This record gives sequence, structure tokens and C-alpha cells, in this order.
Amino acid sequence: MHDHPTFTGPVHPSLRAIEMVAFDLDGTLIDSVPDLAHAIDCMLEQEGLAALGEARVRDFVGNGSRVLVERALAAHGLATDNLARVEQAHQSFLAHYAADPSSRTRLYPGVRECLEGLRQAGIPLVLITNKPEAFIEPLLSHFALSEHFALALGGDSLPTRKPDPAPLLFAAERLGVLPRQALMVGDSRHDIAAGRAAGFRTLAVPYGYNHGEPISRSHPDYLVDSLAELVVAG
Ligand SMILES: O=C(O)COP(=O)(O)O
Ligand SMILES: [Mg+2]
Repeated sequence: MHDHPTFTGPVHPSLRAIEMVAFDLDGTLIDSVPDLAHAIDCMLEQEGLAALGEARVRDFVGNGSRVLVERALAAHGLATDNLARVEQAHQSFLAHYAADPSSRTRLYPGVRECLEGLRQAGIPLVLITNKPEAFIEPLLSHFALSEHFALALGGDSLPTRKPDPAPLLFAAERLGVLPRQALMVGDSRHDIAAGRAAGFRTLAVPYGYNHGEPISRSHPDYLVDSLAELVVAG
């Protein structure tokens, strides 16, 4: 077990006996909805549909890019069983998002301190997002966070994504850590469900995207207002 020698204060109880921390990305580390909503609205404009804006799009985030696009089309009353139309809209969204995934996106307060503190304590970190893998590296490098993660998995890296536990179990096995020695940190019920199904401990932040519902309803093992609470004296 690590002895967490460089923490400035007491170790947060969620980290006791933890040998790997898995972080969600959107809504946990980064407030990405402004860029996601912009790309959705550009896609909608191309499809001859009205923009939805950040407040609407925020509640659609959490199950990957294709479901995000389906929800945006459904908000306009369009059936999502028209696969060709969904595919075209998805490709349009991906192209718009790829053109600018970060200029309106911000790191949440406490994130950098948390990642740096955990790294200094020698705890390996992994990133497990439902967003397509292609966007992970551009975003992490934009915020100079790439070096913190031993492994990063996207929603299309494996056959299944959160709330399925497969990416969490894959990461634990890759790092040689038992599920009960791992902590899943996220903002959505899909993170908590995946963490629980994988046998990880779970910790939630309340400020992200959870389809408009309080994350406390998912009964995470821990809830913190800021990730800084993991590494500073409380
Ligand atoms: O892309 C999404 O739907 C959500 O991504 P996340 O898993 O990083 O929150
Ligand atoms: Mg999230």
C-alpha cells in the first residue's frame, strides 16, 4: 500500500488503500458543454434545424457522441431509427467538434491540484470517458494534462462503454490492480453504475452533467464539491 507521503493534509477517506484512480472526463475534469453544444448547433444548422444551446445539450451528454446526436435530433421530434440520417448528423457533429474541441472548454477548479497531488503520491491515474477516443489526446494536451494518465479509454475503445464496467475492469487489469483497490471518479450516474458494477469504490462531483438529476440519487460512496478535497487538508 502507498503511504501517500506528499499529501499536505490528511488523505481523503475515499483514497484509503486505493492503488488506482479512474477519472471521467466531461463534466468531471472539464466543462466541455460549450464546445459540444457549439458543434451540435453547427450540425443542426447544416441539417436545417434550429440551434438548441448549451442548457439543452448539457442534459444530453453522458452516453457518447452518437447518443448525443440522437438526443439532439429527437429534441426536434425526429425519429432516430432513420439510421442514414443519424449517421450523417453524427459525422457532421464529429467534424465540427474535431475542428474546435477546446476553445470554449474549461478545466474545473481543483482539477489540476488533484491530479498533481495524486501523481506526487504515486497513485496511478487512468481516464475513462464515453467520448470518442480521438478527442482525448487533443483535449488532454490542450490542458497540459496528458502526462498524468497511464491509460486513457474512450467510448469507442472497447466494444462496450460506461455504464458497462468493461473499460474499468480493463484498466484495473492493465495496471495490475484489484477492483476493490480502485476508485471511479465521475459526474454521472453512468460513472457510478459502472464503478459499482466493476467493484470499484465510487466518488462523485455534483457540478457536471447528469441528465438534470442530482448525482446523490446514484448513492456514490463519496461526494465532494471540488476534486481539490482529495488532496488538501479538510
Ligand atoms: O461523451 C459523453 O457522452 C460523456 O463523456 P464522459 O464519459 O467523459 O462524461
Ligand atoms: Mg462525465
